Amino acid sequence: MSATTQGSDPQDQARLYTIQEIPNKGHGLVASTAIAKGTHILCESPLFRVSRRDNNKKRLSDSISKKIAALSKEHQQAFYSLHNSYEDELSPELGIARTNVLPLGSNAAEGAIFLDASRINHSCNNNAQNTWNENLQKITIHAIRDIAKGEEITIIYLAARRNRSARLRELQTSFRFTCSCDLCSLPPDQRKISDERCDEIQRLDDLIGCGMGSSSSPLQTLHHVHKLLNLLDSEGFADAGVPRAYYDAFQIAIMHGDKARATVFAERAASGRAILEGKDSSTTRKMETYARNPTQHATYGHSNKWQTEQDTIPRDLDRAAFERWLWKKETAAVSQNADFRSEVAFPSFKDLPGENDVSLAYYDSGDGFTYHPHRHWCFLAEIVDVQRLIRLQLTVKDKNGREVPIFFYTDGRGSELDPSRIRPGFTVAVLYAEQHGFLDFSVGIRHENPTSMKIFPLPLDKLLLLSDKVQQYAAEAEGVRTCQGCDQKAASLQKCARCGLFWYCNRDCQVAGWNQKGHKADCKLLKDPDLRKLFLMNWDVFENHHSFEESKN
Ligand SMILES: C[S@@+](CC[C@H](N)C(=O)[O-])C[C@H]1O[C@@H](n2cnc3c(N)ncnc32)[C@H](O)[C@@H]1O
Repeated sequence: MSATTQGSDPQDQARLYTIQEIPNKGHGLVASTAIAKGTHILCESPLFRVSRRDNNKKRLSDSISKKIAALSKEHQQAFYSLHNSYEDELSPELGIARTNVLPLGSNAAEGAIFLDASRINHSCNNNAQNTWNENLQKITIHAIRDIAKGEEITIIYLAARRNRSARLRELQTSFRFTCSCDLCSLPPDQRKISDERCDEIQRLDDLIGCGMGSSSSPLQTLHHVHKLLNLLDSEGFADAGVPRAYYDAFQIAIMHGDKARATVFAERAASGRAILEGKDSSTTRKMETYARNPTQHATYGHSNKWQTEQDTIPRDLDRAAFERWLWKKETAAVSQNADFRSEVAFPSFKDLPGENDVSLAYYDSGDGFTYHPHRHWCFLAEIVDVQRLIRLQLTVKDKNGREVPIFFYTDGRGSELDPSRIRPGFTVAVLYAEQHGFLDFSVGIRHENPTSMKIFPLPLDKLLLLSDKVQQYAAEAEGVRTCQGCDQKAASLQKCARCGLFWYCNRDCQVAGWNQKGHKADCKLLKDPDLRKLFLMNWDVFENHHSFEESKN
């Protein structure tokens, strides 16, 4: 089929796409020229509207037939030439309508049939966005990323991001096709990662939905929004989920009186909407209004606990520091390094989650059935006894002085560890450790994943003292650090070139730190990337499980 603009506005549209046959998909829209992100591809009036709520087939079919009868002959013909995925099940009118209806807004009671827009096929990683523009009473299609000449233009038919099998199921049930888009065709290892991200996106979406209604943990909900945006970015999803997330962040901020952050979030929501829907969409305009004056939002004044003024938006921060301010993660910037004495990130044995129960201190759930970690944790304990029977068994003493066994159920049964490190007086670190009840009624740790364990060659109390020093000398607050040699605070210190964590005024201070204040030994330990990781990683935000890099300790 050649290019057509039938049913759409007499614009330059024929230059942007043609309608043509696409292998295994019937017809579809293909870019006839390179289309830049944000380009308005199509703007079209409905042929007629259809109820999305009426489940009575007879009534719906009658109402559609009446609307078809009211069309011109040319439009009637065009309607009957549209694709019908329900030929075997429904009357032609109802089948074509159901195949081609596009929603007039999310959750709208009505949809409509379009002669061009209804030809757009689905992709789970779509490059275009369909929007019902209330002001124009037309559907608009915008490029949400750059589209190459000859590339198919796609939208997403699904309301929510789901994993591959859930998507395939829904597309088959509701639209009668098996999706083979880029995302659904990933090789198994990449698909697994993508599925995990999609599940996490869905879970966070649900959590944010619940969190928006309650004012109990706005910071956590804000951090969920931040994480959601990072995941959307990692998956390359640039659709309405992005401005929607910024609008969620806006609502959290303004609900608590934070006009500065609310302004930035509304600005980002507005520019995201402008790309997806155009400057003339009512949603874009609403976001722009909030960006100018966030107090116009109905929830403003609910609480003053984050009170700021619009003119306090920091303008002189670099990008990373600005993002930390925006998402209220500045505390991490002040004390950048983990404190091993923290019972939250480094719990004693009694506070570890049990294998068979769900501890909400570590896990949360969007649906009440499946649980995912919402933070990282690591068990630290000193080896007090080593036994090598069928498998390695360590007795370790935690920060509270409690002794517990660790049994090695790894494939190597403990042989994967460097034997020179398995000795009393050294400290074991076990990421995501859980309490396990053994058959002999003892309670300890059943260690299965070799990359979740590391042994550091120093006693636990020495490791905690090293953590204290890192807290004091590696932290930065508003550009100011403390010299490890002379304890003076300054903004212009020089970093230890070996470990990169400790700072000094000059060479004399560095020599004093090295020889008199123990940095010689500490620096050697801190060169271990796994130890550095424990200090530097963000324990409060879970994206994926961490592991120790060095398989041999
Ligand atoms: C709104 S129509 C899209 C235009 C249609 N391809 C045509 O020929 O007019 C929806 C139907 O197109 C087909 N379709 C859409 N996206 C597809 C895809 N990614 N793979 C295979 N078929 C698809 C399915 O039959 C679906 O029910």
